Amino acid sequence: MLLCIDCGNTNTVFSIWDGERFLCTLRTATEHTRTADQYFTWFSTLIAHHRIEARITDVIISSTVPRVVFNLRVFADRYFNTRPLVVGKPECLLPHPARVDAGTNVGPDRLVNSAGAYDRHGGDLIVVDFGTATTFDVVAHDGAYVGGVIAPGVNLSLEALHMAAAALPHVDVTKPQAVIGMNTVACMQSGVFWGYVGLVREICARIRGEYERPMRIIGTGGLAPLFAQGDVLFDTVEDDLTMHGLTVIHAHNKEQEAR
Ligand SMILES: Nc1ncnc2c1ncn2[C@@H]1O[C@H](COP(=O)(O)OP(=O)(O)OP(=O)(O)O)[C@@H](O)[C@H]1O
Ligand SMILES: CC(C)(CO)[C@@H](O)C(=O)NCCC(=O)O
Ligand SMILES: [K+]
Repeated sequence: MLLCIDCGNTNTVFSIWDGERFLCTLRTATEHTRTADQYFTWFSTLIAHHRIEARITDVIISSTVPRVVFNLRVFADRYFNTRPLVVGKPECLLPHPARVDAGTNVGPDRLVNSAGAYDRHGGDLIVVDFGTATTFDVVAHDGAYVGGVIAPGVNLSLEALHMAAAALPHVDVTKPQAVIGMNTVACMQSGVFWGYVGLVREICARIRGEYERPMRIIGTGGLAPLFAQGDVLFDTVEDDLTMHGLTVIHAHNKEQEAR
């Protein structure tokens, strides 16, 4: 079984792939001080709670936070006796290498999303991921990541308003009843919700304007279903795109190894 680890700037997600389906998905806050032993305590407790018989033979990691990779490597080695594949490292092959400016370190989550989306939908895609940042990944006709857009994340924008303005409270993003808010919270929610609907629509329209072929738009990340309620922004919403991409990259590396 393959343990897929997607480590974002806010959350780290573990998911076990048995070759056909994901047996479970576990989420914890990303903290670079967490040790291999702490990961295992947390992981084994939840696996036991869900009564999952996990026989992990392989581990693949995508991490947007370089500092956490060391302890995750130790975790894989110590508890599963395996050397993990780490997306973005030279020894981890991508099915379709990125075409970007020389020296650019594309976020591994964006490479993984691109691989997952291409596997499911073929090329000519825009993948919109609502994580810590809101990212747009352009996947070319042949499956390569060829660039994109990075905008501030939705929760980050709300948090920035709260931090910078003394009278603005902490609020959660939601779809407001009306655009004209009649209290502070409703005003903030409207600004962020409709602001991001507009941001996504405008950026996708401009990407389509610069790109020479018709494109489909895939939404992913925790807030994609919420924003899909605001307008017709996406052709598809997929909550497991990053995890799926990790299984695709792992399978590709196994195939290459076997050659
Ligand atoms: N209505 C909502 N308001 C606030 N957060 C929400 C809402 N719905 C889902 N979420 C949050 O979305 C998050 C899942 O998002 P996702 O895993 O895509 O990115 P992230 O963990 O925020 O960022 P990163 O992957 O960069 O660490 C969860 O933390 C979940 O609590
Ligand atoms: C943009 C984020 C933070 C989104 O998780 C991540 O993909 C990242 O750190 N990227 C590095 C820069 C780049 O992707 O070009
Ligand atoms: K993510």
